[in-house]
Amino acid sequence: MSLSPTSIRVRLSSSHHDLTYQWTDTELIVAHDRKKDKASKQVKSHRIPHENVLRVSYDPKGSSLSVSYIKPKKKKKPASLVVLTGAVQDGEEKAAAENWAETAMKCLYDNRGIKPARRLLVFVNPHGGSGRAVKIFNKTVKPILQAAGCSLKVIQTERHKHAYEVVKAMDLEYDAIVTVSGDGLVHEVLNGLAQHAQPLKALTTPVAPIPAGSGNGLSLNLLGLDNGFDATQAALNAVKGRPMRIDLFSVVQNGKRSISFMSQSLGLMADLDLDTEHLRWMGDTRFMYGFLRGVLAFEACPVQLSIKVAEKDKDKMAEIAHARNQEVCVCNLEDDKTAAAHASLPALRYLPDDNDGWYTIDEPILFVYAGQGPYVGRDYMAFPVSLPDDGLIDIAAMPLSSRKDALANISTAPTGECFWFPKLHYFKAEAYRIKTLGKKGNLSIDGERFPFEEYQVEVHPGLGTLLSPHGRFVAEFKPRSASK
Ligand SMILES: Nc1ncnc2c1ncn2[C@@H]1O[C@H](COP(=O)(O)OP(=O)(O)OP(=O)(O)O)[C@@H](O)[C@H]1O
Repeated sequence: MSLSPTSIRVRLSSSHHDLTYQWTDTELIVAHDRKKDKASKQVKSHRIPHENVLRVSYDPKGSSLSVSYIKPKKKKKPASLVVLTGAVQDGEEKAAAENWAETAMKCLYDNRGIKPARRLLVFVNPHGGSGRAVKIFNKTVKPILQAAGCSLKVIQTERHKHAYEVVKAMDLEYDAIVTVSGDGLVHEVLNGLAQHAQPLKALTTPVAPIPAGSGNGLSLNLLGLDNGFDATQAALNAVKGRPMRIDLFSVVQNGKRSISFMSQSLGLMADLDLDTEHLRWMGDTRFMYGFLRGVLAFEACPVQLSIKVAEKDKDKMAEIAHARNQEVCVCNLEDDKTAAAHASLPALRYLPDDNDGWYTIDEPILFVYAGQGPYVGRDYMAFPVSLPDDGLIDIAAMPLSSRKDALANISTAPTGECFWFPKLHYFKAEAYRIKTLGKKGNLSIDGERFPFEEYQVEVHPGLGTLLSPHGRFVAEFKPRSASK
């Protein structure tokens, strides 16, 4: 699709200086024409990738052209919202401006399979992380969603499970659900969707997290380490991210089934999260504090882990993940919605006494960490070979060998190299089961506290939907063959 004319000149309403927009196949070039004095003429230009342009609109009444975009971050300057409104001066350009704006919007949205001006249901948890969610939403996120023309239904959560209750009973009319909090609120929303009267259809509603919690694991996995804690980039994802199906996990405990999207942890890795809740003010530093405390205590986690193993060769897993990460997984949501209209949740395939083909670890364990998405926190790439839709759950189990091993393992956690630690058991599995061997312990599911009692997990391929700018999890991790 060509944009004709490719450049439009406007006089900005805010500063009365002129500006020229130029459209290329990949960028919008914004050239500010500032005349400092009659003799000198300075032209300053910004190159904005199409992915960052939120909206282009023309109002024929005032001949006014509005353009909004996220100015990419530069050195120490963070990414920021820019909204420019100006009057088209030239008569010929006036006639072409409306067409220009329409065609630009088609390039930005329709041609990429993205719906413009999404209808968004937004949950803001005032208690997420260090309590800054409301401020982050009002100052950073809301202006971006509004500049993109999105319609918003905003709910400030009043209690635990508030978002769950709303989602469970909602009309399936939203293009996405935005959570301004941490991973716990995403957990609630996905469980609400799973308990909806039309669960499969409900689970085609994509979720877009805005990082305002402590760990923000999901946001890190969708946006990468550089942008995972950046609310501006996360808001851009809510506007322009594309739907990506992800595996979800059924956790069955005491006959009750719940949904997990990210992780289940026991032993040291659960203690460092759940036993440091009172230190929320520390941000994600509380996890490192909790880890060191756990290493000092160095206690066995009283559980037995049994796994329906799909793969245990670490090199093979790394090769497959590396190859798959060159692809982009984007789905056609409309087809998925139609197919899912009246379907119920998938039936459970594994019974609690099913032992055929299961492998049991009997040695004392320091922690069990199971889940998907490379990052569980900024400093910990727990599942570097995880894929969004391989239909498998990654399981890491660290034996209770020595404090030195525990420290050596965690020292390489930020880059995911901990995966190669020879003593770390790592599996890809279709299901697993935990039997508790004592009464005292922590079980954390997606960062939420669950009873320390036996449970079983199985994977449902591609059951959930997220918005993603990249169509894959973002993490740098290479197989051994590529690292040499
Ligand atoms: N108004 C509220 N009052 C108390 N708790 C709430 C309220 N709204 C939501 N919650 C609960 O707050 C808990 C924490 O939320 P969340 O996990 O999103 O943030 P976090 O723990 O800081 O982040 P992360 O999981 O990334 O570390 C969730 O269990 C959620 O149900």
